[in-house]
Amino acid sequence: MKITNIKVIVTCPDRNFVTVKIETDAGIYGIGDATLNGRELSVASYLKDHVAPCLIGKEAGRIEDIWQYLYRGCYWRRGAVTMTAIAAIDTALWDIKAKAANMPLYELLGGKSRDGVMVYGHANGRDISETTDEVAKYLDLGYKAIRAQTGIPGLSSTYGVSKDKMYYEPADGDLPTENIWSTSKYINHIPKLFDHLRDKFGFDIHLLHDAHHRLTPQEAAKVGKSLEPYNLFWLEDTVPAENQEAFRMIRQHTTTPLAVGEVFNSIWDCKKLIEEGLIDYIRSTVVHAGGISHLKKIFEFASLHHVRSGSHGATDLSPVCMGAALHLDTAIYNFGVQEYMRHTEKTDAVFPHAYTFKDGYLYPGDTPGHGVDIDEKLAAKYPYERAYLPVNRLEDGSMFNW
Ligand SMILES: O=C(O)C(=O)C[C@H](O)[C@H](O)CO
Ligand SMILES: [Mg+2]
Repeated sequence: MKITNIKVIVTCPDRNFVTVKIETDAGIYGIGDATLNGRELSVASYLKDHVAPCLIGKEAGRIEDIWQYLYRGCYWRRGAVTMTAIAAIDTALWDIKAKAANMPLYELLGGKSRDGVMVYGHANGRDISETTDEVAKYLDLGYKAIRAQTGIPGLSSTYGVSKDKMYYEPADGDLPTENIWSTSKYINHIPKLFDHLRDKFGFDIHLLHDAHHRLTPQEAAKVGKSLEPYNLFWLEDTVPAENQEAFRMIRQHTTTPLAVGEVFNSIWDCKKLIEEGLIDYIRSTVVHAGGISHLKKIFEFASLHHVRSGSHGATDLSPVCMGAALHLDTAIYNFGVQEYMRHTEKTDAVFPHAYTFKDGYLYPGDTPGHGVDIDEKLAAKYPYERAYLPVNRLEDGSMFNW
């Protein structure tokens, strides 16, 4: 089965998505997500101008060989743009292989290790009381795991708090909006949120929190310690993780479980974190970490070191990524949790999918392939709209991590 055509589809049904569609001479096609929030067109060009011409006429079933051809063959290894482009091709090729075998993708990945995939939703509010109401809404929907974020007194905006509740979209301007951050205000306030939530809802639900790369190792250790009484499922992205060593200091000071990895794009970003047991959950996902082939290697490596998966699943990861991730989540041994931020109705209409939500779990469905498609006619109605993630400054005006 030969590759005959590769389409790169850019569409904006409420937010931008880049999708690859690989067609074959057998009439079977596969699709892959190639969305890199705020930098979408660079991946679209990488795929259209540099990847597609090399793959026409190649054997669609040679997934590992094509992966290595794109990774080693370009000479310039890794990086978010390259690895997102490779991920999209890899996902589409797995979709084709599973459709050709007439099997849901999880069967090709080793079969089911579990019946359903536990997901967590995002409860966010301007203050503790609004966040508490949002947690209650997620509980009513059946969620077993909920991420809680709240506004910080004295800061006009904070990561993770938005006016859209179910469909939180951080890429909010056609130029980057500017946020202001104060670590000391955050550190004082955040234990109060979890104290209140445990008081109100007890300890039978899983609570998670994302610090979004804003702390130093010492501050992260302090936050981890201050949250220990509230038994979090995880504390995410405490420090920027270019320096994997930094996690050792956090680890030595707190038993709060640590999660990281949504901006990682290869196993080399997390090798030390995993093999030295410095984290509990690795959060990389299909679209940004080289596709099914590479993410499976990361998760299998993690399984040797008692590290579990917790894939990123914000709205900027398209339903195609979500579908593919659910098949991998279903098949791997060391699954932890899957993030699930719902897409809008418009997005769901452009990407018809087989996955379903019930009582806090997502199910990938049994459709051959990864079970997600794209309605190209509908997609064409929503042209690209430039949108950036915000930037962040300290109160004195210095640039900081968003
Ligand atoms: O979902 C999360 O945990 C995030 O941190 C969301 C990211 O800010 C978002 O995906 C950036 O595009
Ligand atoms: Mg995060």
